[in-house]
Amino acid sequence: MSLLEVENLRTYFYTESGIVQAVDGVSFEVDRGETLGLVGESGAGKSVTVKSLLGLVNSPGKVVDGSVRFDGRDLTECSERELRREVRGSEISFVFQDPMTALNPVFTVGNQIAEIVEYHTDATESEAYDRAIELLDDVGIPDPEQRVDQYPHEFSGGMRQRVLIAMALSCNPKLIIADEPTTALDVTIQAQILDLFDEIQAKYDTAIVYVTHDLGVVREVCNRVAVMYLGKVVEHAPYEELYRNPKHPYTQSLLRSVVRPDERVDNLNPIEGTMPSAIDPPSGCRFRTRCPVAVDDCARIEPPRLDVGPDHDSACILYEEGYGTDEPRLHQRGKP
Ligand SMILES: Nc1ncnc2c1ncn2[C@@H]1O[C@H](COP(=O)(O)OP(=O)(O)OP(=O)(O)O)[C@@H](O)[C@H]1O
Ligand code: NI
Repeated sequence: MSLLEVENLRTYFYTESGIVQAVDGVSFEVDRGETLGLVGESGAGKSVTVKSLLGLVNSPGKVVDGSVRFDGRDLTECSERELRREVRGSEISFVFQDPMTALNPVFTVGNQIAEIVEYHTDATESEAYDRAIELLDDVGIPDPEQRVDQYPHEFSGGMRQRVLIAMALSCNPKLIIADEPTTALDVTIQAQILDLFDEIQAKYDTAIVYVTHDLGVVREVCNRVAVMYLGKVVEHAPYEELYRNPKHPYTQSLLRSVVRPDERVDNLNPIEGTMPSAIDPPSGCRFRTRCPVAVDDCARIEPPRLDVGPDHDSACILYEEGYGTDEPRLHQRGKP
């Protein structure tokens, strides 16, 4: 049994302009100690998906369907109090994009880490303080004995993100959910934080769900990847397999838009068009309006996630028998 099993998750926002189908039937699994990348363009539903796991979606949003089994327990059945007391921050913790909003400017970082430790464990105040120093050391902050008594504004952006990671690790979580944790950082610092995630994984054997719009980042940290488009998972595979053998036309486009060191910038192929609204998404396959290989049936049939390789599935009907091809690759552009 996997550590986390998300099945058919649906989260909608009931707005004045209509029902936003932000997450619409998403399923994935995360094993103990592995890193799953959740990838897709802005608006794909990545953040809403991870917030839904822990009851963090606020009105007008609502989880309307699906189950979230974590370590044998269905989190969608838990009360807010149970989630706060027994799950969030202890069993599962979050690292967000912007450390400044997650840190309280008027308390020292040591105080903030110790507070979490005290809330979730029976550590005394001085034990929690010592644990804070240890954690700052673990995430690569130099002079932790001095730094522990400093305030968030005394840290650089990269160091603040390390503090957040220390907070996330404070109760030895089984799962860390990281939502674009390096997006606000410059490239060098970003690489250091990605290395840190690798080290954490090796040392603590924590599972990670890593949300990003950047497949290059995924390559650094993820074992497996689920690619999202407009509220759905369109492809899922181990990273190496996805990278070498992408099957869904959307994934193929995404991979072509990744900047590679060996590629000149004018050779990049950004995906044409913009993602349609999640209020009135296209019928059938949601990617068909931008898909270079779409056929008439794509408007009629909602593609199921079809097995296309070992631990690899893709939601594209062109892999269904009878469509005459099992390779709907982009070079077919222009062919009938
Ligand atoms: N509070 C809200 N009210 C209405 N719609 C919302 C709300 N929050 C999110 N949405 C909608 O849900 C959809 C998914 O948003 P989400 O933030 O999950 O995207 P994302 O994949 O995380 O994108 P990004 O890469 O920009 O963070 C979008 O269409 C968004 O507009
Ligand atoms: Ni997001």
